Amino acid sequence: MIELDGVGRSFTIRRRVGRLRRETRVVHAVRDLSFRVEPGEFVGYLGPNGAGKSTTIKMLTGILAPTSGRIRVAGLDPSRRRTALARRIGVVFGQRTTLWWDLPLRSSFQLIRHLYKVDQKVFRRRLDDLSQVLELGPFLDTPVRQLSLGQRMRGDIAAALLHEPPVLVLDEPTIGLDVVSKAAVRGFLRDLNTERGTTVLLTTHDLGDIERLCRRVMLIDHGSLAFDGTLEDLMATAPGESTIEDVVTRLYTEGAREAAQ
Ligand SMILES: Nc1ncnc2c1ncn2[C@@H]1O[C@H](COP(=O)(O)OP(=O)(O)OP(=O)(O)O)[C@@H](O)[C@H]1O
Repeated sequence: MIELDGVGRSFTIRRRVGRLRRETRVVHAVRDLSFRVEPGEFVGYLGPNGAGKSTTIKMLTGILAPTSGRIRVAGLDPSRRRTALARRIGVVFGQRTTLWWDLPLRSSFQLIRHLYKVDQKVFRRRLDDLSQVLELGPFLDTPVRQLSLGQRMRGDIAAALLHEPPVLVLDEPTIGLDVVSKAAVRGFLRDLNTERGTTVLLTTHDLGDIERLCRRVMLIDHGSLAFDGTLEDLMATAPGESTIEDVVTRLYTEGAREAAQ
């Protein structure tokens, strides 16, 4: 469902040094990244700040093109077939909304229905289902800017799923949510994966998300894959450490030490 083969992405940064000189620096955000995510998997994508997670997600959704390697998502090359891919993928960015700020949530959904050309009857049925499980009813007619973070996040998740994509990519979907909202979002995502078989790739700094949802964990560090395995395999990388926080802290610290050598 998601395939990356030797993918790299670099950025060239030019800055003025003094009055006459310009300095050019190349940042390798992602290097030689290869992995496959099979249909129906729920995969956590972890990594320290600046590791390359958002860059990967931007490439998977076609926002950025890779500078090397090959990507396929639902059979398509994301950067070349962005419009076709949009019909097969749902994307949620926890730190920003894809909804229309001044419109009621319901109107945002109507606009998305038009964009994805979802039949009116099908749309009504899906919106009813999503409203019920995500409990959107009480604020469907509220402008997005008046929603709380938890309400807005549930709205964003519904918006990403109105066209029933087989793949869902989530970038920090539980950031800033209270324990009750977090539990609601996690429960919804778990059911979506087990009942509908939606393939999910989840980026998060919240290790509770990983523990509760992900059967498989990939860890990226300095742009390269540093670990790929089950949660149990991850815990076994640091015998003696009792919590996932301890294990991940150790992996991040070792990665930083190796990079500095
Ligand atoms: N547009 C850009 N121009 C230059 N450098 C960039 C750009 N986007 C990302 N980078 C650099 O690429 C590296 C990876 O960044 P990225 O945003 O993918 O990390 P991340 O793992 O998502 O981090 P975080 O957890 O902090 O969100 C960083 O060194 C970052 O500064």
